[in-house]
Amino acid sequence: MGPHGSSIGDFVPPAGPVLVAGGAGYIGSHCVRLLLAKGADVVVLDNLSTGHMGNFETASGGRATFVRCDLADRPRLAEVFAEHGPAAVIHFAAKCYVGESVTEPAKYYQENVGCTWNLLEAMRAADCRDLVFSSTCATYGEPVEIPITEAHPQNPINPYGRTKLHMEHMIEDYGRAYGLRWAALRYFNAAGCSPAGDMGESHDPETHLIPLVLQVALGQRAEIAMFGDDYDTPDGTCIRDYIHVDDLADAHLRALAVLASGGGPVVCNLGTGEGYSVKELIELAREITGHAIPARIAPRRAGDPARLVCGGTRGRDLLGWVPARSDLRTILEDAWRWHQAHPKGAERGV
Ligand SMILES: NC(=O)c1ccc[n+]([C@@H]2O[C@H](COP(=O)([O-])OP(=O)(O)OC[C@H]3O[C@@H](n4cnc5c(N)ncnc54)[C@H](O)[C@@H]3O)[C@@H](O)[C@H]2O)c1
Ligand SMILES: O=c1ccn([C@@H]2O[C@H](COP(=O)(O)OP(=O)(O)O[C@H]3O[C@H](CO)[C@@H](O)[C@H](O)[C@H]3O)[C@@H](O)[C@H]2O)c(=O)[nH]1
Repeated sequence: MGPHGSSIGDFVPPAGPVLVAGGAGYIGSHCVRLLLAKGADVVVLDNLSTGHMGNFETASGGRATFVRCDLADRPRLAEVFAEHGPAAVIHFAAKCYVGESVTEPAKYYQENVGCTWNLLEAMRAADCRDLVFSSTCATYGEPVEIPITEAHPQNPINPYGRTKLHMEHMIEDYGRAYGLRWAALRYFNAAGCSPAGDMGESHDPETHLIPLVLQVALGQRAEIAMFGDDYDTPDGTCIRDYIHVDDLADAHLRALAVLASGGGPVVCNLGTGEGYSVKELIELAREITGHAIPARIAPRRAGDPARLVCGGTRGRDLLGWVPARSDLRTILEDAWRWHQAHPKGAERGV
C-alpha cells in the first residue's frame, strides 16, 4: 500500500474458509491473493465462464482450493457447502457486460438473480451467515447529482444494473428475515492490476477502456474508438472514477472483518471521488507507454452516463478504507506492466 492509503495490517481471518464465488475472475483473483496473504483459508468456486484457471493459479500459488462449479447447480452447491463449511462468502460471480444485458436480459436474470438466489439458499441451509457482495454504481442509473453518494436514488437504466439491484434487495431481505450479515460494495470502474505485474484484466471479448487502450499501445489494435465527444463534460468525453483492484480487494477484507465483529449491514460506494475523461485517460496512457495511441471519435455507446464519480465517506467511516493505488497514473502503470508481460491475456500467458 502506498503512503497515503490504508493497509489492512490487522485483519484476523475467519475461523473457517472463505468461499470466493467468481474467484477466478479479474477482481476475485486479486481478492483471493490478499486473503491468502492475510492468512485466510480460501475456497474458490467458479465455472470459468469468464474467469481463468491461470488467474486462480497465480493468485493462490497452490495455497487455496479450487472447485469448478456453476452457481446454477444447486445440488452441487449444497455439496460444496457441506464439504468445506465456509465461514463467510465473497460473491463476485456474475455476468457484467452492459450491452449484452440489453440484448440478452434472460441470461442476466438467470446468471445474476437466479444464481444469487441459489447461493443465498445454500448459505441459509448451511447456516453460513456472512456475505460480501459485488454491487456496482450501475445500480444508480443516470446520475441526478454528482458526486454519487449511497443516498442517491437507485434507478438503473439497463438490465445489468437492474439485476444487481435485485440482488441487493434479495440480500437485504434475507438479512432481515434470516439473520444474514451482509455488505454490498458498489464499485465504480475497477481498473489496474497487481503491482507485481503477474495478474491483470483479461476478458474475451474485452470491452473496458483501459485494456483496450493498452492493446493499441501494444500494436494489437490500430486505434481506440472514443464513444462520443458531445457529452456535457469539459472535453465532451465521458468521465469515470477508476478504482484499483487491489484497493477493491482491501475493502472486501475490511467488510468481512466488520461482519465478523457483528457489524453491518454495510452499503458502501468504492471509488476515489476523482473523475477522468476518456480523452484525459488516453493522453496519460500515451505518456506512460510512449505510444501515439491513435484515437478516433465514434458514436455514443448506448447506456453510458456522461459522468460517474463516487461521493460519500462511508468507505472511510464504516471500513476505515482509503484507496492507496488508485491515482490514475499508478493504475495505468500497473496495468501496462501486466499487458506488456502478458500480451495474449491471462490464460494464454506470454
Ligand atoms: N469490472 C468492473 O469494473 C466492475 C464494476 C462494478 C461491479 N463489478 C462486479 O464485480 C464482479 C466481478 O467482476 P469482474 O470484472 O472480476 O468480472 P469477471 O467476469 O472477471 O469475474 C466473474 C467471475 O465469476 C465467474 N462466474 C460467472 N458466472 C458464474 C456462475 N454462474 N457460477 C460460477 N462462477 C461464475 C466467472 O467465470 C468469473 O471468474 C461482478 O459481479 C461485477 O458485476 C465489476
Ligand atoms: O472502446 C471504448 C470503451 C469504452 N469507452 C468509454 O470509456 C468509459 C469507460 O467504459 P468501460 O471501461 O467499458 O466501463 P463502464 O462502461 O463505465 O462500466 C464498468 O464500470 C461500471 C461501473 O461504473 C460497472 O458497473 C461495469 O460492470 C463496468 O464494466 C465509458 O465512458 C465508455 O464509453 C470508450 O470510449 N471506448
